[in-house]
Amino acid sequence: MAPLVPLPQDLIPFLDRYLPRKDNDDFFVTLTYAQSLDSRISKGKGIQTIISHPETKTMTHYIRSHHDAILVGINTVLADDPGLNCRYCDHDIRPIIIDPSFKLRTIFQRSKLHENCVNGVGLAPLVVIDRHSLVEGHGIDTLVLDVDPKTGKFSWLDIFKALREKGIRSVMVEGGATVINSLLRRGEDGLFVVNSLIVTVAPIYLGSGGVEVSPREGLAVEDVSWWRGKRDVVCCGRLTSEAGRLAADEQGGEVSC
Ligand SMILES: NC(=O)c1ccc[n+]([C@@H]2O[C@H](COP(=O)([O-])OP(=O)(O)OC[C@H]3O[C@@H](n4cnc5c(N)ncnc54)[C@H](O)[C@@H]3O)[C@@H](O)[C@H]2O)c1
Ligand SMILES: Nc1nc(=O)c(N)c(NC[C@H](O)[C@H](O)[C@H](O)COP(=O)(O)O)[nH]1
Repeated sequence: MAPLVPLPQDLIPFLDRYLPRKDNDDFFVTLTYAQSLDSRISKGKGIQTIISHPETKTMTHYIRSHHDAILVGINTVLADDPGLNCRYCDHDIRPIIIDPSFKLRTIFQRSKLHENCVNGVGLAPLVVIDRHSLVEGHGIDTLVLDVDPKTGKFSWLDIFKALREKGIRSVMVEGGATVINSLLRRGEDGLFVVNSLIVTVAPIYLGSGGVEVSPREGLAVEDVSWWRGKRDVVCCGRLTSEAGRLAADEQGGEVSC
């Protein structure tokens, strides 16, 4: 487990504008990940790849300290065996795993998620499963939803509505690529469900075999700020409103930051 380091003083005020407010009583979604210069988030399918510098890795734990829950897809758990707790300060954050066929059941007992619960340094995960995968006697908290039979996917609105009903008000989404790419798309109502985007870019290339973040359609990011650290840069922004989208279209579909 990489040790955390002190955060540069200017990083905290830079981030705070993009984080949920403490008195937030609406629902807030922050999408955050670390990528290479060629928009890869790992070297290959099922492989954990350290991309962030210790400084930006520590930043992710600072961001965790501002959210009620942290959400990842099941492949990230299988590849990375993440702790999904907050090591920046004493803060309880609930891990949410999107796992329609409930694969976590088979590896949970030997996972870091389980170890953290047993050691009292992490909350028990909540696993979002499809109704058809419901089985008894596993001792894991589940949230049962229906996937769309055509796509095999949950709707993000259903997921976030159900989390809200459980008292969760803010979710930090950490990946992986399937989750990120689908959240970089408008929902059926034409709106994005993501409120803030926080992307670390490291000066490395991971190559064409890497796991790529690239949504199906181009989109503009607005209200953008950049922070430059010892090695990485961090881009914060919000997903485009209709006006931003039109501006992107006028530039021939190119995305400008
Ligand atoms: N660099 C980073 O910031 C970062 C962050 C997280 C993960 N990763 C890397 O990403 C890779 C994993 O990415 P990935 O794309 O393979 O997997 P993923 O973690 O996005 O998980 C995908 C799986 O989650 C489930 N899922 C996701 N969205 C769903 C939905 N709406 N409805 C139903 N099921 C849904 C499905 O089972 C799907 O196969 C790993 O190599 C990991 O190391 C990198
Ligand atoms: N910010 C970031 N930089 C990286 O270089 C990297 N590989 C990840 N990956 C995110 C993913 O969710 C990981 O699984 C967790 O970062 C594991 O971290 P924890 O054990 O929870 O601290 N995230």
